[in-house]
Amino acid sequence: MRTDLSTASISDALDSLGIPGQLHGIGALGRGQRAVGPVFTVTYEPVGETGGTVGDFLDDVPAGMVMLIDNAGRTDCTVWGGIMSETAHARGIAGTVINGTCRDVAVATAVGYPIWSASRFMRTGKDRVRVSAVQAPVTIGRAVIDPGDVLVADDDGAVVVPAARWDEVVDIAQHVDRTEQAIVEAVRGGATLAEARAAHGYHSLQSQKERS
Ligand SMILES: O=C([O-])CC(=O)C(=O)O
Ligand SMILES: [Mg+2]
Repeated sequence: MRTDLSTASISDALDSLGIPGQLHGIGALGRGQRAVGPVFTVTYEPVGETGGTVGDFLDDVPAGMVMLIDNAGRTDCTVWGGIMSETAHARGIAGTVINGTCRDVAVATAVGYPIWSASRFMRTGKDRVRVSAVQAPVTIGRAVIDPGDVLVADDDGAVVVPAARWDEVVDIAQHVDRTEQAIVEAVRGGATLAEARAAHGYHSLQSQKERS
């Protein structure tokens, strides 16, 4: 499951296959972060007057998985904080991707726990949200994510690859990588950008293709 492929190359591979796996609006907390692994999904919903909390599921998440938390893009209260970052880091969880908000950023930074989120804000989700589903499918934008799909996240954001398409996507993403490297080398060797791109088919790398 490990890969050094960038989210950019994987995104181009997904585009070429017509799979919408890019998680728009979710950005990296810090520079140089990276996470790869099968997703463990958690969905939140608003609560009324009382009740609700965040994070009680964390003891059940296996090491090596990436948390994918959907709070419907809500930015006025958290679904993740520093105690959770400390705990997830100690448990060997690979990272957390949040369609929503986190707090205690300094703690995540100090322990080196990677987080991607829609925003940062200090108001807690305790008494404001509750978990409505664990390990159920999640929809973020056009991406439909099943538990166990593969999430890759880096400086450019997060993409999810359907588990059954992983090998195919990796093959194409590696081709994208090799092609882009060849273009860079051609330019370093004196070619114009237009020449290098034309020679290596740059403009259609991400285009949907007929495949047999
Ligand atoms: O209320 C929250 O967002 C949770 C929190 O601060 C923590 O885990 O430290
Ligand atoms: Mg806290």
